[in-house]
Amino acid sequence: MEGVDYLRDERKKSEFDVEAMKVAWAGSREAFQVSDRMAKLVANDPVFEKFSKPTLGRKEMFKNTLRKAAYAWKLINDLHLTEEEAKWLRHYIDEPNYTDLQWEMFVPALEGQGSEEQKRKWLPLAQTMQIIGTYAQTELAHGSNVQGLETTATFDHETDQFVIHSPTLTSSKWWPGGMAKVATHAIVYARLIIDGHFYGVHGFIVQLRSLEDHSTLPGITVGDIGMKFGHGAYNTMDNGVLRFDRVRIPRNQMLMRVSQVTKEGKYVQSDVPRQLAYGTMVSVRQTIVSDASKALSRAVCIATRYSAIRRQFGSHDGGPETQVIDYKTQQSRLFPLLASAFAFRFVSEWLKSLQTDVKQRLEAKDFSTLPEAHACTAGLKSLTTAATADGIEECRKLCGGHGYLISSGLPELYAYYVPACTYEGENVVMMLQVARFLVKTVSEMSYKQPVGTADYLGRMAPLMHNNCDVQTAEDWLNPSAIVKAFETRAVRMIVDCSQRIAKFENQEEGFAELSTDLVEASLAHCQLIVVSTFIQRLKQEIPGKGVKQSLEVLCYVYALYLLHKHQGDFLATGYLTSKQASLANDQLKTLYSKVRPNAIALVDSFNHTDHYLSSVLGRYDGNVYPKLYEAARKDPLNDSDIADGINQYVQPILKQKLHLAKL
Ligand SMILES: CCCCCCCCCCCCCC(=O)SCCNC(=O)CCNC(=O)[C@H](O)C(C)(C)COP(=O)(O)OP(=O)(O)OC[C@H]1O[C@@H](n2cnc3c(N)ncnc32)[C@H](O)[C@@H]1OP(=O)(O)O
Ligand SMILES: Cc1cc2nc3c(=O)[nH]c(=O)nc-3n(C[C@H](O)[C@H](O)[C@H](O)COP(=O)(O)OP(=O)(O)OC[C@H]3O[C@@H](n4cnc5c(N)ncnc54)[C@H](O)[C@@H]3O)c2cc1C
Repeated sequence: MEGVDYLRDERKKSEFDVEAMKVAWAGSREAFQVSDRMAKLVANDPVFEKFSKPTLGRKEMFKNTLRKAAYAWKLINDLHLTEEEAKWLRHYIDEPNYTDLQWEMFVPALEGQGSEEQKRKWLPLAQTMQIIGTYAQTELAHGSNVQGLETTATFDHETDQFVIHSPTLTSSKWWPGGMAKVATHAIVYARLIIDGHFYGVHGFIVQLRSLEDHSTLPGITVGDIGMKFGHGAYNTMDNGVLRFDRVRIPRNQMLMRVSQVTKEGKYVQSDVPRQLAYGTMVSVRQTIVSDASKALSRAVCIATRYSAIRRQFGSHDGGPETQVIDYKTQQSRLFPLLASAFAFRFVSEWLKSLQTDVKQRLEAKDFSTLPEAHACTAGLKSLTTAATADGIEECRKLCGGHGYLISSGLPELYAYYVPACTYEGENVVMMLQVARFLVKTVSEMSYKQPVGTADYLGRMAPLMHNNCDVQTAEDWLNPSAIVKAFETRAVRMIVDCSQRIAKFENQEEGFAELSTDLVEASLAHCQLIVVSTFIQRLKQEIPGKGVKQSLEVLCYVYALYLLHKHQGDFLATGYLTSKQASLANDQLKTLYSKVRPNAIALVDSFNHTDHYLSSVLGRYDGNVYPKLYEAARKDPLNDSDIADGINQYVQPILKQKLHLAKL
């Protein structure tokens, strides 16, 4: 039997309707149809071929990506694609490039921080790509600490302009995507100075390149910051360095929704909170959470299919060896990642709806849910990207030696994905923001009832004193037992930190001293959100034979896997006995055997095309070994029998050896 037969047999074992699961994964039939159509459009168009990418040099790679982006833009216009379709199209092309910044950051920054007048002027230009923009916030010396940025924007009364300047080497903008070679404009974050007074960091629209010949404008020095981790991966993007030598822009190019500068040089703070200036980051963090489930599902799909094909040991009397997916250790490493992909998918849907709600409230000048939205996006961005990056690497190891080959698709995926742990808010820094929110919520509880994702803190009294009543492994198959365990663990960790901080005379000092514990408490809070969201999702109608049941199994796998992984927390906070923790682990193993027959069908439900996976190991048809062989044959080193350099550098050594032997 070959891999093709193995996967065919595996698919027959499925206990649920795969087509219905595809819809559950996508969120709705319409969402499924859009993403499916775009995935196929990309997969079937030779322009979007990507197998040659790892063998290209940087310049060729960059040019190739520009070509694809231009062709994608043509398709978007020729086929009149909707915004949603265009987003999926870009996603499936699967090569980071300047359009990510244009659509995910530049346009949202104009929308969220521009005044009505500015939006009328700039949005049509950006939406039709007559200008191409980037988000220039980070500098050589400051990324996380936005208030520490050094670029200055000084108001000049006489000319009614701002003078944008890079006063030091360390104030050079450093990292913005698309900035080195493509962007014509940037939203530049700089310290506003009026008459010698500092007014904090604000965004300014600055033109970098001529719209005629694309040359850099006077006073602007811009370039690429160099190759990044991995060979292909993020190197299709021209992350840039940018310096300003007293570049002048009109006053009306400061983004003026949150605060304005008048012609007279008066700084006016409008009635919206200053944190709205951070709004673009909040919206992109939500997109990043959604991206995490896509990246993890991709790695899990490859590792699961390959684990069903790969056989090692266990052969008796010449029979077939054991499929590695049948080893309990393989299952205990793989199935929690499969469950996590679903968990992240559902939490990202929930986060999107939270975001929509916040946007509507902001328009009605209701800012009450902004802190919670910030904490949720920051925390879930941190949790999901960290777990996804680790998960991709685990999937690579699950594929043994072949996982290390570029043709497995996993090294590229990891190198492309891992910066998500850093960009758009370094993960630990983001967890500390969650901690701030939680500690503040606890400190305000005497006069303000916690709501939303923090509402369980309002039930602190019972949660501080309850004990878990689980007595058998089956008792863990109960959503309320799970939620109670996660709530209790989170509450106790947060309260413990808050009480210890309160003992410090200086609260900031206490916060800094306890920051490691605070990060763990924040993680506990965020895990509670993901687990509860999964459980809530299962309360909705989910059509299709066996779909809901399979998702229930995955939900328990996700929750009990976390419980097992963090059992130190659950035991230390005194909610569980070691016996109850061990029962949870017993139940987890039983659940793995329920996932096993459905594993291939579950990864098929992601509906990933072979083009998107770009993995010989993860092929839908399972024809792994012949294709692995074929891919290896295509390596440029195999173009000739005697490679370049052999005659020059190896032959002389061989001959020299002969000479020595004669002596
Ligand atoms: C199709 C393909 C898709 C691709 C996917 C997309 C990828 C695209 C490519 C992406 C490429 C990557 C692109 C990039 O990487 S772009 C660069 C991204 N950079 C960052 O993310 C920087 C991270 N740093 C920060 O956000 C801030 O400096 C932090 C938050 C750390 C501190 O801040 P600050 O110095 O001000 O100090 P504070 O802590 O006293 O906070 C003061 C108060 O403000 C509240 N607060 C803070 N933040 C927010 C907020 N956001 N909304 C609402 N509220 C907020 C906070 O709770 C506190 O409230 P309170 O306690 O006083 O009540
Ligand atoms: C691929 C990629 C693309 C990017 N694209 C863009 C872009 O388009 N536009 C843009 O403006 N920026 C961009 N960035 C920059 C990115 O947003 C920053 O790198 C990120 O915000 C982290 O900031 P930093 O580099 O200053 O890290 P640092 O803050 O210097 O982090 C270094 C270490 O210090 C720790 N640390 C920092 N502060 C604290 C604290 N208060 N408490 C405890 N620990 C702390 C961190 O946890 C980390 O371990 C990009 C970065 C990458 C990697």
